[in-house]
Amino acid sequence: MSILEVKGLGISFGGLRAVNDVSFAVKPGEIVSVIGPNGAGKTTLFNMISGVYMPGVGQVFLEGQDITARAPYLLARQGLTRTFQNLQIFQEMTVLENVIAGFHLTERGPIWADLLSWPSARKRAGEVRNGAYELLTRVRLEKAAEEEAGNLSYGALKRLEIARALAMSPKVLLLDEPAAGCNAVETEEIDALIAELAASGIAILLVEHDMKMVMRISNHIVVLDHGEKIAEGTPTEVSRNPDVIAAYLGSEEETAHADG
Ligand SMILES: Nc1ncnc2c1ncn2[C@@H]1O[C@H](COP(=O)(O)OP(=O)(O)OP(=O)(O)O)[C@@H](O)[C@H]1O
Repeated sequence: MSILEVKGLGISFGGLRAVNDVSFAVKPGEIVSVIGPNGAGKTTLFNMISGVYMPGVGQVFLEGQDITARAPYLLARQGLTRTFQNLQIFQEMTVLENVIAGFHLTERGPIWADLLSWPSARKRAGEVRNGAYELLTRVRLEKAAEEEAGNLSYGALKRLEIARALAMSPKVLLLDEPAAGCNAVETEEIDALIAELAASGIAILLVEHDMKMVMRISNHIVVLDHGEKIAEGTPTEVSRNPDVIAAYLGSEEETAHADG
């Protein structure tokens, strides 16, 4: 049974159809990647699923419930969380405080309870702190808990971003280029982390340019080109698909023409 279902999603900007009639599904514990040449519509698709853009047509279902165009904070409460290509870390806060901030994004308690330092609010603050430590252990950053986030290496920052998303207890996690800018060792650490998250039952939807990583960790791949889904299947099926090969070769030619 799928946890996330995307049905016939599409959007246009002016006259340009950035995404057209894209459908696919993700099951709990599955890693599904969206790939395609530059400008294929991957980020736009992510933005529609995560409530950043309102789709022109189509629907998104989470556990069978229509969540199309719902605000990102509401989606987070329902179990769909995303990370962004550009890091959303507070550089001057500690690593631990960054994760604590992630917990507060879904908090519903009255703010005056915190301000008055009620025993219930103090108890909750302790629980949040412990939960944040647990998540830092999960992404192997517990030793850096009290460091300023700005001092972390790029790969560690990417893992911190994932820990922050985990604070919202997602059932579906959308990762936008989690390995962008990382070296080979950092990419492998992120690989391993994503695999662990999926093994714990979280459904992972990934946009990533690092093809080796995508081929290594994906159960299923959706290929976009010029806004259309041109193929989907296992890494082996997709890498042998003539339409996919042609799309990537075509995009290299387009780049070559544009360059020279
Ligand atoms: N807000 C916007 N306004 C107008 N056009 C947009 C907007 N966002 C994206 N586009 C256009 O929609 C198309 C798809 O862009 P998108 O960024 O989704 O592609 P992508 O596959 O994520 O590309 P990349 O791999 O380069 O990140 C492109 O032609 C892009 O110029």
